[in-house]
Amino acid sequence: MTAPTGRRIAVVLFNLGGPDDQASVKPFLFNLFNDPAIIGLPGLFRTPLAKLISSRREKTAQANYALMGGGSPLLPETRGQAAALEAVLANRLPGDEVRAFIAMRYWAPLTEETAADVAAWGPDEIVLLPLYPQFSTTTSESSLARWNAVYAGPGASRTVCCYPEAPGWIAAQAGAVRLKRAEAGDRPVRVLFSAHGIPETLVLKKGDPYQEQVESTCAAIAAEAGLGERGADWDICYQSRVGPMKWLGPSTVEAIQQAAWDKVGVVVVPVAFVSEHVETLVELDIEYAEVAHTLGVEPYLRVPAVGVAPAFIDTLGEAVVEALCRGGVEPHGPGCRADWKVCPRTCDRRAA
Ligand SMILES: C=CC1=C(C)c2cc3[nH]c(cc4nc(cc5[nH]c(cc1n2)c(C)c5CCC(=O)O)C(CCC(=O)O)=C4C)c(C)c3C=C
Ligand SMILES: [Fe+2]
Ligand SMILES: [Fe+2]
Repeated sequence: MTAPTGRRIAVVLFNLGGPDDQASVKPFLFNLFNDPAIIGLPGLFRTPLAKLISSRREKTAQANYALMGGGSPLLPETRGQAAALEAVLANRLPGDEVRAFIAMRYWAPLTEETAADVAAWGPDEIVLLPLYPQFSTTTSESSLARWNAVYAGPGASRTVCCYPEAPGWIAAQAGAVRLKRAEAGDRPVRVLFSAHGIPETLVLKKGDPYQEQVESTCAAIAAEAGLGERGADWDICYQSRVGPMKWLGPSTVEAIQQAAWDKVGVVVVPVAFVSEHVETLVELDIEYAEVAHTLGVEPYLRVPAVGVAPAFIDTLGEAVVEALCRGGVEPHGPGCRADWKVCPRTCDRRAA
């Protein structure tokens, strides 16, 4: 069957968003903590709590963003990815008009603003594409729920849920890991895959598939980069804990301590982020580098986020094309998780 042409196709890229200056740090934090996917309390309790936490956290967070020039580089990085994806899709879908839009969850351009832009453009088809390789209720689900609540324009919609083991994503990461390990020369190093943490209860009680998908990403990268044994040559850890609840572990700091005991250096790989921002440039490059230095963990090397690595952008392009090829909602195929109604590659998420 020949693919239809002459369509207007909107690809909506979802990410978290980050404050663009010091003044926007507090409202950004408020939006984040007021999301029921982050704090699962009724609005009556959640909203005052979000006000309190964002006020308390403001100064520390501002200091962290000040280290990056005042605001987050996430939006410019995402704009670069959107432009690169448009170029890939112009090649893959000649005859169609493809435009990539950016919808951020907690700061500009906010989802409602982007939804209005997409509606005004009048697409025939829409592909919703979270810039999170692994699906979590706290990220992809929250972004998609917001989109579905606010989008009122035309177009048939398809969703890419996640791509934890997509070939180009794994290839881009594995290539970067190999380069960094080579930088270590003959000094012994352990590769630490560091993912943003989430509270453990989301996995244990709500069945959030994030941890399972992070594990599958890491195993695939380790295999492709030719790493040896988990625990000795590579391991998985979780960063950026917030609040008093128990989060997934071990923490990245604990994994660095373990490396100190084992007398090996580390190569840290941000495995759940596809761009640079406060969690990579400040937390990994400054805070954890200092911890490693204090503990004598040498070398401490960090793999850059994939950004616009051609293999990665190509995989996103492939996911978009694949989503468009699915006419309507297809039955879930092999490897799909019936309980979550998501598959490891691309699929429409439907109510359980
Ligand atoms: C895989 C990606 C992410 C998951 C999962 C996630 C869960 C999650 N995050 C918080 C709280 C904060 N996150 C913050 C920054 C931040 N988080 C992600 C990604 C994920 N979060 C990114 C990309 C960023 C950086 C944004 C930017 O600077 O551009 C922050 C703000 C920074 C800070 O104050 O430390 C908070 C707070 C929770 C509570 C959570 C799951 C429950
Ligand atoms: Fe976060
Ligand atoms: Fe599926």
